[in-house]
Amino acid sequence: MTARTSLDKDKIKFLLLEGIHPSALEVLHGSGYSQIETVKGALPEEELLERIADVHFLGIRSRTQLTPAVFEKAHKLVAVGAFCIGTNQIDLQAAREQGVVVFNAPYSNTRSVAELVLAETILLLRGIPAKNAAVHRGGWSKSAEQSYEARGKTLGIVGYGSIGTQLSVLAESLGMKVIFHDVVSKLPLGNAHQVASLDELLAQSDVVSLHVPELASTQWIIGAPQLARMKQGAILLNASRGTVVEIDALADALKSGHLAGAAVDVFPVEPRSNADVFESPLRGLDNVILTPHIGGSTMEAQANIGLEVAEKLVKFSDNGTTTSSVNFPEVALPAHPGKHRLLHIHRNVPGVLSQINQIMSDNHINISAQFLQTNETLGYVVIDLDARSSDIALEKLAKVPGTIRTRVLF
Ligand SMILES: NC(=O)c1ccc[n+]([C@@H]2O[C@H](COP(=O)([O-])OP(=O)(O)OC[C@H]3O[C@@H](n4cnc5c(N)ncnc54)[C@H](O)[C@@H]3O)[C@@H](O)[C@H]2O)c1
Ligand SMILES: O=C(O)[C@H](O)COP(=O)(O)O
Repeated sequence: MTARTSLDKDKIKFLLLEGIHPSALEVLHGSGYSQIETVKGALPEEELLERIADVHFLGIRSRTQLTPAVFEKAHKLVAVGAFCIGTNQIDLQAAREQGVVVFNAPYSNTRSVAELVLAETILLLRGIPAKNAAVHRGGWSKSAEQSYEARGKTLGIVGYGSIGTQLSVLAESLGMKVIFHDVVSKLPLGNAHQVASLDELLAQSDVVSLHVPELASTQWIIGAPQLARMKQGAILLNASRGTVVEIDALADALKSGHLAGAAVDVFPVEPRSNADVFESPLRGLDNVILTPHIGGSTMEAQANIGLEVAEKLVKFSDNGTTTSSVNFPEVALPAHPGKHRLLHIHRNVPGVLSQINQIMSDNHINISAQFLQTNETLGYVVIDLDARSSDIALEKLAKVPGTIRTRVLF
């Protein structure tokens, strides 16, 4: 039997954009939700602004930009599922201010990215992209010139997180030496070792692979000066975010022959849909592998992401659990059979909990369970109580200064 919610499940509206895997639909249908609209691509902002107004749950991937303007129109929105790793496309602050919980899938596509990057490393070290292009044009230059094994080469990984560490292990199994740079001290896996600076990594590596998130501090960290520090004939791979590498500087380093090759999966500007034209100064360079942001796009990864994020949305909708949310205090909640559950989201200012409890006491409301978790800016209180008291409690709690949003589940 699926859990009940105060709003009938067939009135709770899901909008899933960007071709989210059908595994998500299976989870939602299996949990009793039937109002689910799916869209293959991302929506233009004007259309999103129009359609968001009556949506309770929104599913997106990396293309949909959720700006403050979108959240302003999203009066009914309670949660966003990012069916991917990155959440840089979402204004998390605006989401918090509206009391909208954001979930993602932090691990489901890491293996897919690591495998792609490793495959590209082997192809680029052998000069295969250029050879392939030449043979397609009728050329035939059989030669070992500029072709190398991966074994014994140094791979420099920038960002030693989930993807960077997977890549590290796979590359060592090929016999590569691995060094990495991270802003945090990390336990090295295998024989990898952390170097003190990005410059040191760039100077020592035959292959450099970038695996940092999109942040103000990672913007354009690879520009002309950093490319110049790389070894003559080195290779650069970027499957992280398009704002990490200055693309014109990379094109120059490739055209001058300073770099032997590159593989790029993410770009400063990416087409909105598969029907749009891709423009880049890297187009037409035979020693560059260009892929359309498909690092995490394998059947396995997408099916797992669909399950993982849909399950998080269902748990939040059914019982208020926020475990592994990227912008909310995390609360793992038990079932609440026979009770009503009040969710109270508020700004994290002193005195809110005491005011809530005063209201309960003044109105003789018996609390059967209470949970509180806060982060820097938000407080999340969950109260289980008798059905007969929930209307009055909801009404009073909504008036507590600092309240952002209240909901009842039963
Ligand atoms: N191409 C794709 O399809 C695809 C798929 C998945 C993820 N991604 C991108 O890859 C990124 C990394 O994914 P992850 O799961 O490994 O993330 P992660 O959060 O596990 O790891 C990121 C690492 O980067 C480090 N870091 C942050 N700033 C840094 C800096 N300035 N210099 C060096 N290190 C820094 C962090 O400390 C962390 O260890 C994601 O944020 C996403 O943008 C792309
Ligand atoms: O952040 C991610 O997981 C990747 O960039 C993949 O994004 P996508 O789901 O849009 O392919």
